[in-house]
Amino acid sequence: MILEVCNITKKFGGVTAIKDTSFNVKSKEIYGLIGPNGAGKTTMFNIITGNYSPTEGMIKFDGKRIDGTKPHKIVHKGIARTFQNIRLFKSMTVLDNILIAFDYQANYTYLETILRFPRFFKEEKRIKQKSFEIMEVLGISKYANEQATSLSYGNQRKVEIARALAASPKLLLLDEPAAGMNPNETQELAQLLFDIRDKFDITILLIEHDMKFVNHLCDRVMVLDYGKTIFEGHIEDAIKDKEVIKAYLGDFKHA
Ligand SMILES: Nc1ncnc2c1ncn2[C@@H]1O[C@H](COP(=O)(O)OP(=O)(O)OP(=O)(O)O)[C@@H](O)[C@H]1O
Repeated sequence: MILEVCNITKKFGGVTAIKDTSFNVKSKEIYGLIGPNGAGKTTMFNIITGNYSPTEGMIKFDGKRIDGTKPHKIVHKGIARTFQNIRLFKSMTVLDNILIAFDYQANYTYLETILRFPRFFKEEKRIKQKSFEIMEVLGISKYANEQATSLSYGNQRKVEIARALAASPKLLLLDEPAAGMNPNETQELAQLLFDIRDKFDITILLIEHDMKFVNHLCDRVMVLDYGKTIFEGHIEDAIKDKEVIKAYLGDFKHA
């Protein structure tokens, strides 16, 4: 297991956002976190990425405990994420948006940057090459020099994924990656996520409301409702589960 979420509870004052929730994600799996609005999905992401500490429970990544670790250290350990709302630098080009995502892991010191030592230029070249490799896989290299916000919504989401991939993660967390996309873009994104998983050898954990997308993409899912796990297992069993249908799916069969 690459990620082990063990008996997590998270309270905000009087609100219990997550109640004693556990699940495991296997290496190279595409795992879905689903459930109605306010179920606790984003809170779970924020705990895994170190933005929140759990009130109770523990998280293991690659066999080691990470709960309570600072977010930047968790990125270094190999977990990167995207957000529900697109968070790009609006006035920058697509390439620059990706280049700055590399900055923290660059292999040179501040002094070397100022003095422009050879290692600085070598590292800059490596980072630029890697950025183009990522853009190539995502099909956005042709937009490298365009302002990020001039791109279509679907392509802006790809730039966000590219920024997360710049951290060379082992585990990629995607918060509603298909939100706001049309059916063609959603279908294309699903194929892209399979490609990303295979080409970059990573595991994907995603939050998504588009059940057709989840059904196509995810091996297993966890369904949260009011912070409690109501289902964990294979997607084909989830969509037949009475409690899941009642709490969340409604008429998914018509989707
Ligand atoms: N920082 C916070 N302070 C107080 N309450 C919070 C905080 N973050 C989340 N909550 C509460 O925790 C519960 C779970 O919220 P969360 O955003 O995790 O749900 P979600 O499943 O991601 O919902 P959505 O699908 O709408 O994004 C909600 O009741 C929310 O109001």
